[in-house]
Amino acid sequence: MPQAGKAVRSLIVERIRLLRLLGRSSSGATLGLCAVHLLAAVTPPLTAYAASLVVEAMNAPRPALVPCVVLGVLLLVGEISDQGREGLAHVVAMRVEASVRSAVRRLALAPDGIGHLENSDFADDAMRSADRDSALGRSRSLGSAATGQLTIMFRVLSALASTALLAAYFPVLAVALLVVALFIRSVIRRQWTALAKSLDARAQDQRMVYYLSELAVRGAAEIRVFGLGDWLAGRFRGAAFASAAPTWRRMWPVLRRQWWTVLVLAVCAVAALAVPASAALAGTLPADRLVACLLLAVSLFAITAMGQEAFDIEYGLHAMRALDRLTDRFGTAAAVGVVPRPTGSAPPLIRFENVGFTYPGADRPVFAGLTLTLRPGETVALVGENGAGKTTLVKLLCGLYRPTVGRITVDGQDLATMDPHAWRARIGVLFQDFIRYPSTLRDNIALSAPGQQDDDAVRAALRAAGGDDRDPAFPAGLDTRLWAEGADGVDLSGGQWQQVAIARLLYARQAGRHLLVLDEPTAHLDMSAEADFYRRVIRSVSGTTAILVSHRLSTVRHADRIVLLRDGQVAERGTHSELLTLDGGYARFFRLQAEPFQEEHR
Ligand SMILES: Nc1ncnc2c1ncn2[C@@H]1O[C@H](COP(=O)(O)OP(=O)(O)OP(=O)(O)O)[C@@H](O)[C@H]1O
Repeated sequence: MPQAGKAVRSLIVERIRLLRLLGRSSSGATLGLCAVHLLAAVTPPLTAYAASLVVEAMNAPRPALVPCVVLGVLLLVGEISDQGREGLAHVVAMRVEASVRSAVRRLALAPDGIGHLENSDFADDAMRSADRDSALGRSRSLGSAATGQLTIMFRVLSALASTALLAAYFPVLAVALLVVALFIRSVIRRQWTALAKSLDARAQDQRMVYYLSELAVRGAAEIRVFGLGDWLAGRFRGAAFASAAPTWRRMWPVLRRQWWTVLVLAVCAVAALAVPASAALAGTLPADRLVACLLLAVSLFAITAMGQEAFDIEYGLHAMRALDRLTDRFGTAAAVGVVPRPTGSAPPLIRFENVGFTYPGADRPVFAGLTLTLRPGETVALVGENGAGKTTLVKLLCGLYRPTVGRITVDGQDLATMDPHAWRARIGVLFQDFIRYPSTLRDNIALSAPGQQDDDAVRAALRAAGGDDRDPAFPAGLDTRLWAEGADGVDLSGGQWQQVAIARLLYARQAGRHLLVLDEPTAHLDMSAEADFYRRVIRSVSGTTAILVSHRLSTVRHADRIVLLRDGQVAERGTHSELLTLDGGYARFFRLQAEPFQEEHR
């Protein structure tokens, strides 16, 4: 029994929390929605009363028109409030949803590292709490759950009001009808929500559907070139059908099990009709009261109707629990956007001391016993075969992951003990898959030093990267919006985007970040820009520690030191000429890249 009490209490608490989510929408829309709900809730009992007045007026020696007008107005109000409720509920649900989505994004961005993003529990919770899901013919979200809870609350209030009015004539009948109606509602609700619950457990199936629909946009060019449209549509259809199939399979038995509830409802309907009717026949209930009682009974029974709200609420409760789990895990992490400004401190001495690292969930380590020193102000190139761990090393250095063995020190201090925000404020990174911010050219460069916008410095950084804001590619100069999907936006070629990303890094450098990481910085550049890259970019940041990751040995050959990674360790290190003399892996790579040109030359 105490268990049952606890369950009811937690159910009520959760329902109240759902209602409180409405506060995330604007107060005007929420108040409007409550007002319309209130109208819709009081209309049925008032309509019953007005109908009885109409009957009374009909039987009077001089029929009055007013009750008819009142009844007409009430019916109209009921209709209008129904329509208005739909529209307002949609607006409020969308706003709540937008606010929850933004909260989830903040939670996802809060942790210092990025390991959690690869965790499937995290992915499921983030998807469940922030995304719309469609099932049983309509989309559901935490927003629609909150508005659905409001609908149920007012529907119950309306049923209670009808019960109270009916009880004035037939107290036993009124209470009995209410009890049966609530019981039937709870049975039907339990059956349907059990179905919804089992269907909700299929987030995994949905992931493939999401992935494929995203692929249709992201891979649009490749899909056309290879003529994969039919293949993709087939895969999408298969995945969508596979995720929808359980819905129909599981819905049918639920429908079959509900036969007895229909029977009980039929018995109640007969009682609701028979009891007042027999009183009317016996002459103890006038005709006008008979009409009122019948309409009140109908309005009371509206509570048994299973609208979509029950599914929305069930989905929303799952979403809210998912949001709770995310908040519990990440809510205490430092808030996003508190990255300290670059301090302009000197380039650091960095040591990888016997570092081992395995990705979460992976069975093979990327590094085992990696030892490497990065001296202040030097340019170190990292080379190695695909999968050798170059990008992983960069992520460890940025503190996005922590070594599973050994440590990384910065001027002698263990990186794990340093404030990650303060550390990152000293680093500038150009990742292989750098971000193309949907904003102006200026923002795309100056975002690497938030709050320190200087147009001259932005232009200088762009020029050092090989670009120019006077280029026709930027019709509005620094104000050009680099977002082809938006109004007045333009898109750039891969190489132009890379120049913008390099400029972002150089801007970060002038703003005081003295450890620069460039992961495949020349991948999209043409030959002349690539040939110019070292002189133009790397030499322009002398005095800064630069880590250069590239497969293009023409890009890395001028580095102060070249480090070849292999089998999770440093296999070779030295200058370009030292490594050629060593005649090891690097020399072999170099010959492989140079040979075709030498051949051609010969
Ligand atoms: N998020 C991840 N989860 C699990 N394993 C990963 C992850 N990212 C990379 N790996 C694995 O770690 C190893 C090193 O990958 P990394 O991207 O660091 O190599 P890389 O040298 O930069 O490769 P490339 O030259 O192809 O860019 C690879 O075996 C890769 O499959």
